[in-house]
Amino acid sequence: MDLVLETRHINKYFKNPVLFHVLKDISFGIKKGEFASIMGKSGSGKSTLLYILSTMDTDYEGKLFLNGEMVSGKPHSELSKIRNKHIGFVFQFHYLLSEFSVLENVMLPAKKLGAKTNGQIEHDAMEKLRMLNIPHLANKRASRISGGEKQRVAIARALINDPDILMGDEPTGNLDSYNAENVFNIFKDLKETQNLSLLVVTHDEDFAKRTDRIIQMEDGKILT
Ligand SMILES: Nc1ncnc2c1ncn2[C@@H]1O[C@H](COP(=O)(O)OP(=O)(O)OP(=O)(O)O)[C@@H](O)[C@H]1O
Repeated sequence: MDLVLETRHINKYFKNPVLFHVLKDISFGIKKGEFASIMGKSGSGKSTLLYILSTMDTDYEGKLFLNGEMVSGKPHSELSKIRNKHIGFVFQFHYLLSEFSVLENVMLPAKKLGAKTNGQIEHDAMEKLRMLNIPHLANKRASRISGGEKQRVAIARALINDPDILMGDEPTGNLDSYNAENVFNIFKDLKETQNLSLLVVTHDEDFAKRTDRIIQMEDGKILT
């Protein structure tokens, strides 16, 4: 089976103020081209899990694999490169640099990766903006566009290094229903046309029901 992401027996504890077992023996995999959602009540551990899966949190027990390669235990400097190249991340808040143009925002992760010339990066960034139907925003300041447009720019930025998996922490949480539907359709399109894997934490049942699989979390455990 072609797993883009896999966890084996992940356990996590918070030690403040008392020992708290927040993630309990989490084992699952995400296949290439799979669009999965994570649902669960507030406090069930969704964000904590996503932080580990995206390699931002390394303080846990168990193993994490990306494209079959074990990434748990690697040093932070290496993880930062792996993350930038293989994982795209979209948050509830867009985190765009407001004084920069839309194009500059999308180009940033590729500049950080340093694998291409500026000209190539600009070309790729324009391609992502076209894919998301917003090429006309390229030279606008990020502070001067609407909330729905900002989220589409954030998705373009998450895709600039052609990641293997796109993760989202409530990426439609701040959007009205029209823009939330837009983002869902973009994700579905990425799965269908690019065979991209997607893993999205959401509170929106309507959104989750239309993904390939719902990973239900309760009290730090996976139910399904
Ligand atoms: N740094 C921390 N120290 C101690 N406990 C924490 C810490 N961060 C989170 N927690 C606790 O861990 C549990 C899981 O939190 P988490 O944010 O992962 O939940 P969630 O399912 O994402 O919730 P929500 O849907 O509200 O975002 C909660 O009980 C939370 O209070």
